[in-house]
Amino acid sequence: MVRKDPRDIAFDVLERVQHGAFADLALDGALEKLPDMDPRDRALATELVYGVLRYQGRLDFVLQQVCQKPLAKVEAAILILLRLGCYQLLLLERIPHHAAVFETVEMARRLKLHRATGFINGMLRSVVRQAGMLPWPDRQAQPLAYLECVLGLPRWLAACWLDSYGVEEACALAEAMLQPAPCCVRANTLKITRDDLLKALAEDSCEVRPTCFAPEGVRILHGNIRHLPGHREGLFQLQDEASMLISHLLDPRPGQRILDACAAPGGKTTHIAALTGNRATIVALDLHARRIELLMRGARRLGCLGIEGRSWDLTRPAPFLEPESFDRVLVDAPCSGLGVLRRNPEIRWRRTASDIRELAGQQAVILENTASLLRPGGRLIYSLCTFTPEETEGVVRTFLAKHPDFVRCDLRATTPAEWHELFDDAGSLRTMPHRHDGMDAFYATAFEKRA
Ligand SMILES: C[S@@+](CC[C@H](N)C(=O)[O-])C[C@H]1O[C@@H](n2cnc3c(N)ncnc32)[C@H](O)[C@@H]1O
Repeated sequence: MVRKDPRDIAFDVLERVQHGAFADLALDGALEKLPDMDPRDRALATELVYGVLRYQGRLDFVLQQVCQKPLAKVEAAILILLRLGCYQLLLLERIPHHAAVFETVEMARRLKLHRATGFINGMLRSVVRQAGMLPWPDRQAQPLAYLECVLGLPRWLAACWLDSYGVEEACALAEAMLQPAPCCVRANTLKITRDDLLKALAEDSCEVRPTCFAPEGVRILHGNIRHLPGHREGLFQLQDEASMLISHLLDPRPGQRILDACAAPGGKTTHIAALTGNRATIVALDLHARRIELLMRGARRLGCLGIEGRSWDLTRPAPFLEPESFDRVLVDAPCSGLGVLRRNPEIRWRRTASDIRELAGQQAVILENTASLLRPGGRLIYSLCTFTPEETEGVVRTFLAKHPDFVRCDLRATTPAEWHELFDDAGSLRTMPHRHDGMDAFYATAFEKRA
């Protein structure tokens, strides 16, 4: 078998990401084709892809210091090679500098970029020489430049975070977003208790612990996530702890009729089914028919019953659903995804300020089209894996201004006291990775329709 160099895999994936692919899907696709690959090579390819995308802002700052021309003028493939080399030099202690430079130049040869080998060699050697004397911006005096060049945020996002949180909090959040996300699973209580799942995983030599807030959550501290025992049998669902909290906030009860408006791939739909002991009727809608298929497959694996999946674009009203016929509505809306930057690091280079305004408009329409489906006295949860003011409070304000028939509820009134640190002054959930045991940054607020 020919050994595929992990750096080549990382290069291919990063090139695909540059053309619009999602990093996680592109990497999974590339690694799936190489089932016999050494786990250490697999880990290096993964680290290089995620590392380069997370630290791109810092790497480009360093490369610009040693480049005679603007980086924007460097050919795209060569810039990817430089970022890969620079990442190994600055952030991977286990790779000797000479090996990082040599391997990057060899890769350029394999890619038939012979004309660029001298340039790449010279640039990377300059990085090694100048690494200790680079003009890093000062955190207090130049916080915007610090967030951009050290913590790797695009400038517009750095400015938004500074504005919302101030220097210390913005830097803590940006630092947290540079770390790998923790791996969590939700015990499927239709089939197993959390304690028994913890035992089963520990017996399979995984290092695990219960999550701090979600009662069904298990944090995998060490173990082969791809081959956890019990997946096929539906004993658990891969899901971040913050996402697990949302279905609890909905407070679903057996016998209720529940709408999950933006449901795929179904982490929360299947959780709602489990929380009601499979005794609720759940209508799961999503724009994409293929994602609904994925949801229904997951529901079968987990043994969830009572779920009716259907594809529908909720920027239009859903005429097949009777008005005021649901006891609970969950709107887990499509959003900018800035709360899951650790899992999808390319998002920070894709999103723009105008996307945020556009998404907020779409969220307001989806909320509008689902609100009429809630019965008087029922509860609606609006949740997002982001925290921009436009998509959170902005959408909520617009909605309440149009709907005197709805009131916002303080979620602290219906949740355990140990969770209260997760809520803001309005009683909305706001989890943050640097504050709340590494959870993804989620937002959720609750409305009740007046009886
Ligand atoms: C944040 S994800 C939902 C995650 C899901 N609730 C879960 O826990 O697994 C948002 C979903 O909204 C769907 N979506 C996007 N635009 C939509 C629209 N106009 N109508 C309905 N669903 C939409 C996307 O396909 C995506 O699956």
